[in-house]
Order: sequence, then structure tokens, then C-alpha cells
Amino acid sequence: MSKRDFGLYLIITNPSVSYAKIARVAVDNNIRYLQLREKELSDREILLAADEIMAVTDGTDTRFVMNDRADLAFLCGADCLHLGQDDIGLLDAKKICGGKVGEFGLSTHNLAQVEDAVRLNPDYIGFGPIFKTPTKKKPDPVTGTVLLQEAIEMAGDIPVVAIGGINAENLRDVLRAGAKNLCMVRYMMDSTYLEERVAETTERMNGYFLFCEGAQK
Ligand SMILES: Cc1ncc(COP(=O)(O)OP(=O)(O)O)c(N)n1
Ligand SMILES: Cc1nc(C(=O)O)sc1CCOP(=O)(O)O
Ligand SMILES: [Mg+2]
Repeated sequence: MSKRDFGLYLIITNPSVSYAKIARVAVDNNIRYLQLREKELSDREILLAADEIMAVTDGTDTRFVMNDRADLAFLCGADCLHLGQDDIGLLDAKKICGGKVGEFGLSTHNLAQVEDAVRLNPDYIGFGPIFKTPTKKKPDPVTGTVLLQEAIEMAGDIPVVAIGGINAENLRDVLRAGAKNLCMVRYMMDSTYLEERVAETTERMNGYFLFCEGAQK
């Protein structure tokens, strides 16, 4: 694992427990990025949710990520903004955020997009959907794990976050492809056992990374 990699990335979409509880679990488990991705809420509700989350994450190592919206990221003082291919471009987002938002992540769905994203030098690159997912309304074509491996190589020093259809059953395949960072939206959000799932997944990921390090020696 390089210094820039961070492991599990948490995304909040239709959660089963409160925003404050999720933020507490993220902080307690040293999760570096916690993203608010609520597609059905009003702008006002999103800002209220952001306040609830940042009341817990501020001053900790967990960075609060606003999805899609540079204006809302600026208003709430998010640590990071995540932008997809259909969202405002990174350079325009930086103009809106005016230095108030320190980090930016970009979504990609194929190798040409990864190549373009690398040129923009974001703090991380999302790549997927690795497997079929119902969480996104109009998902891009499934990439599978072979393309994921190529995306990770192409991104070089920039951390790649594997996303889309990842769960406890296929986690090992994603790790075998070389993923050091990943998201499991439904697996984490559909359950009131968030704490247990985060701890267990982090343990499995760290165990796998240690096993790989040992095998290299
Ligand atoms: C870490 C991370 N990776 C990818 C995405 C997807 O972003 P996008 O393609 O803009 O789709 P929506 O999430 O906005 O539906 C993400 N949000 N986070
Ligand atoms: C938010 C998102 N972005 C994707 C991409 O391909 O960039 S796939 C996806 C949904 C991920 O949800 P789940 O873990 O429940 O499948
Ligand atoms: Mg988006």
C-alpha cells in the first residue's frame, strides 16, 4: 500500500442509521473519506446533513466529501468534492470553491477517462462499476476486475477507488485485482450493523495487504 492509499471509503446514500452515527463510525475506524451522496434530498436538507456529519468529523482524520455540487461544498466548507463525468468540470469547480475545498476526487468508467483524469491530478480517482449495481440510476457498463487492474496501473501514484457492486462475497476478487481503496455503498448503508461491517471489512482488507507484503519478502 502506498502512502497515498487509504483503504475503505464510505459513501452515504439512503442510510439505515443517522448521519451522526455514520460519522462516528467513520472517525472511530480511521476512515479517510466519508462522502454525502443523497440524490433525493433538497439542497437545504443536504446542507443540514453536512452540518450533522461535520460536527463529528471536524478536527479528525476523516475528511467530509460533498458529492456533485461545488456550490454546496463551498457553502458548508467540505474538505473534499467528488465530481463525476456529468458534473461540473474540475477547473470550474475549483473556481467556485476558491481554495475553501482542499481536495477533489473524479469518477471514471473506462481507461480513456482514467487517462484524462490523471492529467488533472485529482486527489483520487473513482473507477467502476466493477460489478452490476442498482445503486446508480444510469450506471455505465460494468468494467470487471481486469480493467480495474489496468486502471490502477495507469493511475500510477494517484489512488484508485474501486466502486460498484462490491460486497462481502466479491471483495477478495477486487483485492486480488490490486485494489487498495474501495467503496461498498449498499453493503454498508442497507444494514443497521454498519459498525460491524466497517470493522470486519477493514480487517479483511488489512489482512489481505499484510498477506501480500509477506508473500513479497
Ligand atoms: C468515490 C466515488 N466514486 C465514484 C462516484 C460516482 O460519481 P458519479 O459518476 O458522478 O455518480 P453519482 O455518485 O453522482 O451518482 C462517487 N460518487 N464516489
Ligand atoms: C455511486 C456509484 N458510482 C459508480 C461508478 O461507476 O462510478 S457505481 C456506484 C454505485 C455503487 O453502489 P453499490 O456499492 O451499492 O453497488
Ligand atoms: Mg456525480
